[in-house]
Amino acid sequence: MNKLNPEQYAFFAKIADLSFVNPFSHEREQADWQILNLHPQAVSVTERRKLLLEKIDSQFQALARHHRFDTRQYQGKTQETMKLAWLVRVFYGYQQRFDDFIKAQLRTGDKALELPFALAITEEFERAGFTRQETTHYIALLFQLQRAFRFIDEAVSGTSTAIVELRKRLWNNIFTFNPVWYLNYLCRRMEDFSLLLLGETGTGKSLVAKAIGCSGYIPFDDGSRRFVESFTVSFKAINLSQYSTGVLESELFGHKKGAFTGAFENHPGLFAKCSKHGSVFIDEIGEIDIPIQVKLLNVLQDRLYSPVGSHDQQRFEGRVISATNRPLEQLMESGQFRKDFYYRLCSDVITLPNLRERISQNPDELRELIASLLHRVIESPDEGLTDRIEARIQEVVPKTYHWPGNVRELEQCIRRICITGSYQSQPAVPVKQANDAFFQADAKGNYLSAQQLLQNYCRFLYDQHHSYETVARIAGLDRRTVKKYID
Ligand SMILES: Nc1ncnc2c1ncn2[C@@H]1O[C@H](COP(=O)(O)OP(=O)(O)OP(=O)(O)O)[C@@H](O)[C@H]1O
Repeated sequence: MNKLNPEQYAFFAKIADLSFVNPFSHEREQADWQILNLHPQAVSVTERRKLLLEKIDSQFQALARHHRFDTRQYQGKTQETMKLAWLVRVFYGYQQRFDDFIKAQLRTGDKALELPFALAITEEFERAGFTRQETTHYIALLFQLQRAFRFIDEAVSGTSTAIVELRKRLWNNIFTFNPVWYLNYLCRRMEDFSLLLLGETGTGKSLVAKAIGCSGYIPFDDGSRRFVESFTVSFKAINLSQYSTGVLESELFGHKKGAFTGAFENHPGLFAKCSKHGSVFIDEIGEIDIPIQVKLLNVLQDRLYSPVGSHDQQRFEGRVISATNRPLEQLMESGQFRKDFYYRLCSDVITLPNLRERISQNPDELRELIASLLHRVIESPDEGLTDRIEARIQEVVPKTYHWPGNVRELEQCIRRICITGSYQSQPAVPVKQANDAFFQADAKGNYLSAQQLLQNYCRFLYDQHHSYETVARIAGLDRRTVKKYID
């Protein structure tokens, strides 16, 4: 058996510890700097990773000078440490290739691609004494780590305290606060850990749900050298407010041929389409009626459901992510939302910060968001355009503006400025005053059209009841129409 001298052990223990630290945390940066003995911010993130890999490699090479490095030469705690250190080394060595593979899979879509470096990475683990089983498990884990890193980073940009905290929370939601537990026990059992996303409209809940849903653990099959499914099919989303109650049931649970007039074929619902490695995202969960809440509760509780018109019970083994911009506590108090259902939805609850909070914490956040949103509006905007748009927003939007539509509104604001050069921010009118005036003529004395009146009425009702469903019922309108008027 080989022994490490205390200095060597201390070095490898630090490297092994890197696998425990959240990559979006400040502690992670500090750990890197400490290992590299560098002054903070002396080098870029990419450069830092390159230097780390070089340092780790040189230490492993020093160990292997007399014989090949093999974790089986160590025992007990030292072996555990060396295994984790090797895992970190392989991750850094293959991070770019995993990232390229993610991009290739995104381009290809739903058919799982062959991992082009499967043999090479398998060899890395096997020559270090990992079993076949450990090797496939770690390949799946490394792929998951890189997906989570990329997707969280893309979905949540910004440097305000609230956003930095959010990225850390999302990482912990995927890998838990203790990655060793995750690695050893939980990675294949995350289906019972539901996630509820809260936050005002337009704060990015759907984006975040997708980032989490595409970052689940997907086993690797070494025979075919593929992951058992493409992560692009692991995320299935539904927006509940888009459907009337009858259609919604079918969309969620599916229906049997002949279940109702027009059911010409068996129809697989959302739960049937989602594999055990995937996640179902139920958006606007605060909008659903009690009978559907009860059916969903059964799925979460017993994992069983029946398609409409069928007595067959089917099993759902994926994870449930849900989101709402409505005050669920109020809905529970008023009996519109079941408490037992709520407690099944919220193994973890994450609240997304609103734009006002983000800008007040960090005034540069607005500029960073403009730059990132401009990439969506115009593929490759230059710095100058970002400057001009930012300057125009500062001119036409009051500094203390409340941004009620959050990032979605900012995106529209940017488009509006690109087209018209200006943006009319929404006045923060007290609800009562707005309601009193909802049917009055505008300042120029123009009376409202019937459609404008209806829109104002819907908004008025929504301010009182906070529910599209209730507004639809009171106004005698379809829920989709109501949503169109309010949003
Ligand atoms: N942090 C962000 N960075 C870039 N774009 C964002 C961010 N947050 C939201 N957006 C954009 O704002 C729009 C709304 O986002 P999303 O649908 O995820 O919000 P939401 O919180 O789910 O809203 P709602 O409660 O109304 O459903 C989308 O176009 C999205 O791309």
